Amino acid sequence: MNEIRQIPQASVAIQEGRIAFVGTETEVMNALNGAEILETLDARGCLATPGLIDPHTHLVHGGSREHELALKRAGVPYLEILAQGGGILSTVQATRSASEQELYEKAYQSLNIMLLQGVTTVEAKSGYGLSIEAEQRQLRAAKRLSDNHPLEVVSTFMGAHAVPAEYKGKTNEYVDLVCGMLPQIAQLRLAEFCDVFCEKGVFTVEQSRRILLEAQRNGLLPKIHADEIESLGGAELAGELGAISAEHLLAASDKGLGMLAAGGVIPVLLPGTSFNLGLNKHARARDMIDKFKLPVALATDYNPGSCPTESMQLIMMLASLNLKMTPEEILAACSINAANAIARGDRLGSIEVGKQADIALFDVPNLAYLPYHFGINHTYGVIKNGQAVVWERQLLAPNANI
Ligand SMILES: N=CN[C@@H](CCC(=O)O)C(=O)O
Ligand SMILES: [Zn+2]
Repeated sequence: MNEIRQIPQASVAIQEGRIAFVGTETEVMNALNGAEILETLDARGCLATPGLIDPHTHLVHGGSREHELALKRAGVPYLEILAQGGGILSTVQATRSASEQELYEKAYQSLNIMLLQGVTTVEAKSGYGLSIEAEQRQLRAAKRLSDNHPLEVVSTFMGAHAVPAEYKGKTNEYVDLVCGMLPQIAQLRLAEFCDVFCEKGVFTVEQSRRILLEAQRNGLLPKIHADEIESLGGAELAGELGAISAEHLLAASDKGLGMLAAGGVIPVLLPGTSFNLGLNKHARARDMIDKFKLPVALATDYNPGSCPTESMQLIMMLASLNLKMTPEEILAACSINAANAIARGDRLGSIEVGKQADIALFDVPNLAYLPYHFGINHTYGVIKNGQAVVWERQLLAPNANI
């Protein structure tokens, strides 16, 4: 995770949205060998990194939850607010009563904020509908966002995010319903991944296993919100199933971390969530990297409850502060490892010949400056698929001349 190749005075040649050459300016000019250059972008000495990838968000939802702030700050635990019908369930109400267009427009604004932060690809989970109709509405909105916004949106079905009020006390029946939703979600190609909130008082390991096995049967790759609050065995389940990723993991056991490594599962850490919930506990990133050799990824967990921020740059700072990750590890975690956590590692996540030209430009003197100087946006420009979509810190209209 510390193997970052840095090139001073670098240049990148882009052809039809792909990286054709990368190296020093001289190397790239030599490689071009007099070929015609249609357009030149001067990055003005900025730091160029792969476009950042946010592999865990709850992007599409209705409403917001600032009314719960006082409860949270008074120390009422996250799961207690949920058990009282608030938390996720309050966002379920707001999402169910929003139209697809309203969900789309709200999420579009969030995508703009993410893009201005240097993010070029984002994963988006459903899970605030909790009925076949409302889950599909969220996923359809995500699909339209991916079609219409410069950012690429990758969808995860998370019907098992909470047990809806109408199934209170009947979790197994709700699990049946979620399993029954999967064939249609898969058939309509509304999601590539399936996630479950495996947590005490939400879905047990056994219920999570049932849903994720059914997801695999339908061609969806499993993800798990695992061991966030209690050490329930979510990481072990992720390892057993060979899930693509396991998220949160604050309470994961050594056995669980060993099983993640054995199962090729990517840990997606969400330091913004523990920060915003005011926890003194953090995911054991150092153990994951040093002892278990796990390829850690980082994400915002953007959602209206436990982590209302779209800022990957804040996450970088928190990964340094609370997870004790190095600047190099942080960059790997927000780029190539994040790409692999959403099955995009072959196309995205690094500035390499043949890959899609997704590049973020930061107005900073070096890599360590990114997690160091915090609370401001360092983005100068963003190139998505070979096109400048942010320049001089501004969003550009499609086909803008710069
Ligand atoms: N932990 C469960 N789900 C989200 C929170 C969603 C919410 O509170 O609305 C998370 O990843 O933190
Ligand atoms: Zn989440």
